Amino acid sequence: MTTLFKNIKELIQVRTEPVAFLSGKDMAILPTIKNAFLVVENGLIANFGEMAECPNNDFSEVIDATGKMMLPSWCDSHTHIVYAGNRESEFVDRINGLSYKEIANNGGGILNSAKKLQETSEDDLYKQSKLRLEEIIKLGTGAVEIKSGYGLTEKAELKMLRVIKRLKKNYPIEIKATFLGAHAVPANYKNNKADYLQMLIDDVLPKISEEKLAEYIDIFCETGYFSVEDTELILEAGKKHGLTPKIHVNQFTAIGGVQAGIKHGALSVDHLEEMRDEDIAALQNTNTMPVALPSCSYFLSIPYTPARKMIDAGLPLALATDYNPGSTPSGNMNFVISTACIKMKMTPEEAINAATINGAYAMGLEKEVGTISIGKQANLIVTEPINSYGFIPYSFGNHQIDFVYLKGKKWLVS
Ligand SMILES: N=CN[C@@H](CCC(=O)O)C(=O)O
Ligand SMILES: [Zn+2]
Repeated sequence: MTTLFKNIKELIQVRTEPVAFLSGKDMAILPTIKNAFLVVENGLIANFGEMAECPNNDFSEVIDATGKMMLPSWCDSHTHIVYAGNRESEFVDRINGLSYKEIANNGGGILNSAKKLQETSEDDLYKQSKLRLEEIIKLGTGAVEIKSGYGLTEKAELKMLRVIKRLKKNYPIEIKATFLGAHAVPANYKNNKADYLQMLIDDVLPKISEEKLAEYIDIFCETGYFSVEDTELILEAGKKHGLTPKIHVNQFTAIGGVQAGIKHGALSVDHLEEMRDEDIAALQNTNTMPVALPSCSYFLSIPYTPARKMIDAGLPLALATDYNPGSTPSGNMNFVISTACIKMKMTPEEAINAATINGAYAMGLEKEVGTISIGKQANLIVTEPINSYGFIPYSFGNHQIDFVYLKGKKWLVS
């Protein structure tokens, strides 16, 4: 099966040399080809270039993209889309003056979602979660990381991870799974956090590794949740089972979690709304990707990750949604890049690099997706007719996607 896309107004994020991720000033460079063609063969990108060089083969399918732009699908490296029910009532509580922390301290927040999930069957959880997966595919996401962390018991954490495994099997989108058992301390371990962590290490981790249910290990390193010491313990234990660290850190307070993540070889450190100079310095010249989640800042009215300061200090940055029922009930990467430009002063080039190749790196998929390069998966966005790629973040909240392709196949938008 070969598909030719011809007359593409602009083909965005074309890379002929392999790139793992982009940092600092390089983030401002977004290579494109105007009036381009692209060939897809058996689900992979096989060729691309200027229309003047367009091959004349017998293609199984020819798509005329006149007026439209094409780019690699968004790479969303941080989500919690496997969850049960919603938390609209907490949203109203916050409008009426309660803070996110006050709600959590009153038994709401993550514990509220955990209660709902524990009471939901695996089949029902799958049905609810697949709708969110289909929703983000329509919004242009072609690779996604999904976390557990709303189970908080052995049974419910494994249930979440098995649902992720089922989604992986049934959908053409790339999915990576993360074990986030240390998301909050469940009520029955309220005064016994150490025992809860030990239960995760002794009982849950071996089963995850046996059933190959996750690639990454995560923890919410935050005042009132898990300490730097807890973080080190969990990351070490995860590593023993072959899981790579990716952590929630510096969301409300900076307590040294960034440094702990780097020390344990974290692939990414995520949230980073509160960044001290020493946290930025610690990330320089490491292989750890900082990940910003602007929709979370928007929804909770908390500070935005200081992207300008970080990129100007030479750091890379990835953008992700954090789609979850509490702090970010939205999986729209288009809104994420708009918000990164509008609120974090990232340029469209920086935001698109952060949402494609840097996001791919943050989930270990930089060789498979994230750029228009020969041999990579043909996970593609075809835009509506637009004037420039800057229109995507500019036109915030509007839908600029005509079609998406996953592994070279058009995703039918129902
Ligand atoms: N901060 C920790 N975890 C999630 C939100 C959890 C929730 O409120 O349900 C996040 O990444 O924002
Ligand atoms: Zn999160």
